[in-house]
Amino acid sequence: MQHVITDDLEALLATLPPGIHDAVNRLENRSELLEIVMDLGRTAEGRFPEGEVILSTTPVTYADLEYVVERIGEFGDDNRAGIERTLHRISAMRNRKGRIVGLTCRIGRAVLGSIALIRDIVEQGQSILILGRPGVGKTTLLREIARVLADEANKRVVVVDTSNEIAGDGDIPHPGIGRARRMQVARTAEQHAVMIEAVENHMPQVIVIDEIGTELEAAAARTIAERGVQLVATAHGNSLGNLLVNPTLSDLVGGIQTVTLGDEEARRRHTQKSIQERKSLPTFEVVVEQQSWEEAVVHRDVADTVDNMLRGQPIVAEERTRDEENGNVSIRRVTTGGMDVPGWGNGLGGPNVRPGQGFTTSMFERSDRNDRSHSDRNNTYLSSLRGNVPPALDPRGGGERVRNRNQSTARISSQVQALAPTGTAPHDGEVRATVLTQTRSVTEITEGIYQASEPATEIRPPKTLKVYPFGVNRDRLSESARQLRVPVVITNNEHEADAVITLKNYYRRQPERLQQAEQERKLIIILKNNTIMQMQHALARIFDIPEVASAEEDGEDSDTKTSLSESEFDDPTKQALLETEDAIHQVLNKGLTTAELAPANAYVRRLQHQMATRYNLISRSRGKEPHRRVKIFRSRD
Ligand SMILES: Nc1ncnc2c1ncn2[C@@H]1O[C@H](COP(=O)(O)OP(=O)(O)OP(=O)(O)O)[C@@H](O)[C@H]1O
Repeated sequence: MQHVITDDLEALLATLPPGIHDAVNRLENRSELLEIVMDLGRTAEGRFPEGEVILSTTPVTYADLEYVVERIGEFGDDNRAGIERTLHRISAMRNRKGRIVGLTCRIGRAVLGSIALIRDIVEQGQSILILGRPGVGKTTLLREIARVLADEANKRVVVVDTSNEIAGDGDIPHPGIGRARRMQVARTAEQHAVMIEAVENHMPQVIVIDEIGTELEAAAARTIAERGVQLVATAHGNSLGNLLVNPTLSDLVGGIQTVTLGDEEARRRHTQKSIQERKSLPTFEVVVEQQSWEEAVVHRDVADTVDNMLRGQPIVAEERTRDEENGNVSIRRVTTGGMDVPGWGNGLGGPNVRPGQGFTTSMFERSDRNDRSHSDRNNTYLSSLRGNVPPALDPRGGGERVRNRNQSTARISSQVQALAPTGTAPHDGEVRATVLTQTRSVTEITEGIYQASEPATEIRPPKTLKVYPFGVNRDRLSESARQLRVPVVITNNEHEADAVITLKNYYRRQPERLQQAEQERKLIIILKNNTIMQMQHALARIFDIPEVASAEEDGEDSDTKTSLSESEFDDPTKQALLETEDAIHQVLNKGLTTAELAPANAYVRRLQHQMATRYNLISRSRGKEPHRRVKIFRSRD
């Protein structure tokens, strides 16, 4: 779709002194005008993307400034005012006594179609942070995102509109945001409170917000994202690298913490003893660095990118360009070498960026990697939503994994046999897709995925799968989804969830909440245990992702790969690695300082060391064969 632009330019021109108004009218390319600047004692100026033009022959006077002020709305505490039912923004500069001495009149536009560059990402339901220099078009993009999500994706969208810039001045929002609702903010300092209010009172599925700029706002953003609401926002900063070292906003992308390594470990890694690592899961899964109206650099997996930045490892991003002529969007993967994060000195020797230089797209070079891109993968997923049920869950083929609850009265145990590939009985640890029968015996419940619906025979997850964890570790679930890059949102609200994920042990007891979920016909995912591996198995099935392939595509070298395929490992190995994963979790999240694993053979020990390294933990082998075993330590011990 080509862009359709609404700019109500006349409404703004009508507020200007006649001389300046006429000068603008004489401009041929006024549809590209961005701002009109009026400073006391200087000639008025029109700003275009390419440069400025003079709009008056005589200097601007107090009377000229007052002429404008009388015709526009009131200035807020952010010194911005608007014109009712338009998107224009007039910002004032004042002298020390508060009198206005300069005005910047920005021409607001609703640009239908400007979303094209990132439409696929927006529709996937992940939280997106848009960065870019002032005036690059972030608000315009945000407005169009609000409209598309509300009108075309039929989502409940609430715009928290602090300066009335997204939806315009006046109490009736500009049609540029479509059916999205708008909450105004009385004082800029209250933005964070209105963000929370929006979630608590208006049940949004999406919150759109311009300019997250304070710690309180960053904290509110985290709260919103944790509640499973998609957040689309802008923030100050040009790039992910800049944001990461901004102490106020760094948490939006996971934050940085300093960890002290032991002497031996520091020597082994050839690093200083103090290293920086990511503090938490990013609030925003995706960062879009807007370069211009037609170009953006997209970081599809912020957590991964930040990890790589902090380790001084290469970063892969998508450079997206929209062809102005035909509207086609081209995507190419770009990569850069490691970097020192400015001001933090991560000690990992990232060579490419001088302190203070930041992370810019000019550092990107074309990547020669020809691995399957995320968009390819997403396309697979999207195409499955358009009609092709993922083979793993397609009742018509691939082992008939899901059945109509009514059609089957067989007990679970016999169904499971039927679902296994010919001649092989499923073994423990395998995630099976199955359905409950009305006559099921709860003692025979096995791990699996089923749709508690009738008479539906297909599992078709929505574009984003909202999952309510019941007895399942949220952090691990979120990490599992992140590693697989599947659009999973973890929600605290079981009623708005599409799926409930739980453990076999919980499921057996049939608590009320699970019964409720069944009545609400949700997708039920039953895991044998609380491990990332189990979660990934289940998610991979739902989203039709080949598990081993996904680790390879993510650029893991095969040495550090920990995703398992059934055929690759025999049972004892798998059990040993499950145990390792659990031990790592205990050390990382449960305050254990060391964990000693069961004795294992050299091959398994090697895999265990690799897993520990992957989580930045230290591991050592202890004892003599056949009792030789791996011990895992927290880095600082
Ligand atoms: N795709 C587009 N086509 C035409 N004009 C556009 C487009 N995107 C933005 N503009 C114009 O560019 C100017 C700046 O846009 P916008 O206000 O969205 O920038 P911004 O990045 O939000 O700026 P700031 O950070 O200062 O708030 C406006 O005049 C807007 O109308």
